[in-house]
Amino acid sequence: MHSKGNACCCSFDECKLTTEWLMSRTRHKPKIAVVCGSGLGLLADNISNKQVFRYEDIPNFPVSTVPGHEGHLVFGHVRDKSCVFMQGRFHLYEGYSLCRVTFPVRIFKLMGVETIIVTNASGGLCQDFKVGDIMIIKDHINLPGFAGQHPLCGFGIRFPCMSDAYSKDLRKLTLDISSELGYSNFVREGVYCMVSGPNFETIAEARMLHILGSDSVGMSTVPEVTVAKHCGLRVLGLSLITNKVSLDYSREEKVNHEEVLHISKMRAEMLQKVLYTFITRSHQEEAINSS
Ligand SMILES: O=P(O)(O)O[C@@H]1C[C@H](O)[C@@H](CO)O1
Ligand code: HPA
Repeated sequence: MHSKGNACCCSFDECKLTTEWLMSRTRHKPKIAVVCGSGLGLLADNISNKQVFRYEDIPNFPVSTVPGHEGHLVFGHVRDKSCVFMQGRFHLYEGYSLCRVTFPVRIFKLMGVETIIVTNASGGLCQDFKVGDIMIIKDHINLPGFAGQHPLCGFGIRFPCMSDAYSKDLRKLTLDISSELGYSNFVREGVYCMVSGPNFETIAEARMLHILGSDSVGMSTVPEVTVAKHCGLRVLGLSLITNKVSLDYSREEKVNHEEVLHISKMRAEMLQKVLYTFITRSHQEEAINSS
């Protein structure tokens, strides 16, 4: 019997058990892991030699409870690159502790993954952003972390540097690829701010986040990136702007999760092109190995 509760599951023994369970059932040896954000499970659709595990079958793995998060761990190839995709991530607002939210990242590290690509859907705060833009995350604001909800509390080496969590070389490669694909007009760089959710922001909160320097706001990503950086993984963060966050009391539009999923699904093909080209090229580029 393996616990599916919210008990801390990040002892080394538990991480090892889950890793060994998976590795004894697959021949894939992924070097790249992709976390799919809301409605972005489609990113895994065109990989070859697929092998799919349902989260509920994997010992110690949490289960997905949010629409648009399928709850599948998918191994496969993009061209000749072995990858693992999380079709569905875990969020603090689902009631999971941050140690549970970030558990898969520790499993990826133990499997031998070297690079993690974390995707999400977010609301645009930067006034230049349009719905459907892709924001390459250059930095983040860990708002729950400021209030003591931090995935590294109680784990490993303290005081890690976070000023370079998002690899400069990987960001540059993504910008270059976007330009080659003719996507420069809607690929941007910016700062992502995590809130815990589950409610969307009030207008006063959105104004505050904007003043603080956030270009977009979402309810995920930061815990996974923080643990990935702490484990020594290279990180790329891609945020799809699914809605414009209202900073103005006269605006009537109201954001909802269905709209977020709709835009994610509409833009998933474009994001997939960027992602697959990135995966094909990464590990070939010398610069990346040194970042
Ligand atoms: O998993 P992500 O961060 O993509 O999900 C976003 C944030 C909320 O979970 C949800 C709101 O629609 O989408
Ligand atoms: O506007 C938003 N706020 C928070 N999270 C989100 N995820 C998608 N859009 C949003």
